[in-house]
Amino acid sequence: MFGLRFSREHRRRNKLTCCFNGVPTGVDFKMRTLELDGTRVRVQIWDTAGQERYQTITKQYYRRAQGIIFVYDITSESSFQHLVKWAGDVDEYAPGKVQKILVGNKSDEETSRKVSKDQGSKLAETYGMEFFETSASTSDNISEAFTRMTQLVLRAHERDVDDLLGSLDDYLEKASLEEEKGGDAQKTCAC
Ligand SMILES: Nc1nc2c(ncn2[C@@H]2O[C@H](COP(=O)(O)OP(=O)(O)OP(=O)(O)O)[C@@H](O)[C@H]2O)c(=O)[nH]1
Repeated sequence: MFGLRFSREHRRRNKLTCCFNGVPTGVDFKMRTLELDGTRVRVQIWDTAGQERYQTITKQYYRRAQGIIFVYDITSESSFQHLVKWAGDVDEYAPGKVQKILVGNKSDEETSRKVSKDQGSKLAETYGMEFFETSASTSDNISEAFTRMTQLVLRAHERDVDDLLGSLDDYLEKASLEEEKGGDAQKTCAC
């Protein structure tokens, strides 16, 4: 589950179309399948609206997120400043295990740039995140950012998967022992 604000193929989307009981939620959903080292990973993406009026709802989504992509617009100083508030909300509401990366979008708009690459990368360092500059318009670095986010989430949850597989092994071993016992009992049965 990732917060995101762009797609590989750039399209203007209206998040007001996402409703719950007829009420706009400010959240857009997408499913994508990625291939990582031969493993197919199905990713559920929640694209949350940036507007203040949706924040009560969008904060609810942080609780269930495994990965969050913080996106600002490199041509907008205010979108960059907004990250501080956003990161604070995520710290408060998202699970401790949540993986985060920072993305400066609109890298194709170099002439209108207001936030330098260095500022982006310093902020990412401060928050302990990896940093990407992308363009939803040209698709530059989009799949790299998503692939990295997915790798980080998988790595963070590797232990859970291993534990789950371990319990499954234990269960199967127990079940086959029970079956063997049952078989032996039948063999020795005098009736
Ligand atoms: N040149 C350029 N324009 C972009 C890019 N990404 C988005 N835009 C434009 O920026 C505007 C805002 O895009 P949205 O996708 O609605 O941005 P958003 O952050 O999801 O907006 P909210 O719904 O308010 O959160 C639109 O006019 C897009 O066409 C990009 O990479 N390059």
